[in-house]
Amino acid sequence: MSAATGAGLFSLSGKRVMITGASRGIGRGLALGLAEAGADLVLVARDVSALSTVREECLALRSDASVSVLSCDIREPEQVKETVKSAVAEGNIDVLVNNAGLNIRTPALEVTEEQWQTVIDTDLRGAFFFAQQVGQHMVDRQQGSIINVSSVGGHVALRTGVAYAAAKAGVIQMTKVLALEWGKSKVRVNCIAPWYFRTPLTEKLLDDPAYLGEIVARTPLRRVGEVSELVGPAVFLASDASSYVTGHTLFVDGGMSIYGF
Ligand SMILES: NC(=O)C1=CN([C@@H]2O[C@H](COP(=O)(O)OP(=O)(O)OC[C@H]3O[C@@H](n4cnc5c(N)ncnc54)[C@H](OP(=O)(O)O)[C@@H]3O)[C@@H](O)[C@H]2O)C=CC1
Ligand SMILES: C[C@H](O)[C@@H]1OC(=O)[C@H](O)[C@@H]1O
Repeated sequence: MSAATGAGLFSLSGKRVMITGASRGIGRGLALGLAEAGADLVLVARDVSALSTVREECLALRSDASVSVLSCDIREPEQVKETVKSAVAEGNIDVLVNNAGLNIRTPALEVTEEQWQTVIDTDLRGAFFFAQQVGQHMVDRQQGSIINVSSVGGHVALRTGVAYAAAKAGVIQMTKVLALEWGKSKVRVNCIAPWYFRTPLTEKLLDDPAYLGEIVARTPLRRVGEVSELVGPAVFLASDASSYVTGHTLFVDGGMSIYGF
């Protein structure tokens, strides 16, 4: 493979990117940013109406983009299979941004079976089976890049839930094992681990001045992230700029995960 050079390294022109959890928040922000970076998109979530709005926003940014939307509950393996099958029927998938997720913030002594199952089924089981279905397509093609979305909560202890922590730690380790198994097929698997970004998932927490103050005090860059600041890391991991990077977890966290004391 001849090495790309300069700006071409980061171009996503000609690449088709599937993004789960694209109906709002980080997934929406990545859809807009990757559209601007030249990618064609397949947007996946349960809320098709919201996905259609994001599709229109992407087309407003780049009128020649190909943007399709697919409804899928990633907790349902059969829906995942059908969704990936539909996407592949329309064209190859070069990149998967495995982003869909949620949190139920409960103290460990109060976590219910249902809460645990919901978080694990979405953030870990759903993420894995989506990666498995797209990974089979990429292994068959002998090319592809998967970007899983974990959290700093998968690496250090946060007060935002043990189920979430377990799931997101699992995503980091899953990233390494998939990278190990699929590397010989030229499929790269990496992970982005964000600290706090203002989205529908976190806005209630971040609207509490005292809580926000605690977050900022634990963050060397002294602020929460803007969703647009996740686009560069995603473009890097999606593009040829990271052609020799796999199994890596990129902390996009304002330095929070290195903050000792
Ligand atoms: N915001 C933050 O500070 C941080 C977020 N993260 C992670 O980033 C990812 C995105 O978070 P964020 O954008 O903030 O969250 P949002 O709640 O804003 O968006 C979550 C997205 O995931 C989708 N989703 C949730 N459950 C399912 C499901 N069962 N099937 C399909 N799609 C689903 C939602 O779509 P729909 O409801 O339409 O299905 C939505 O598009 C998550 O994995 C989260 O853990 C990690 C660290 C920090
Ligand atoms: C940084 C964490 O992942 C953050 O904690 C929460 O409660 C939200 O769910 C975010 O994911």
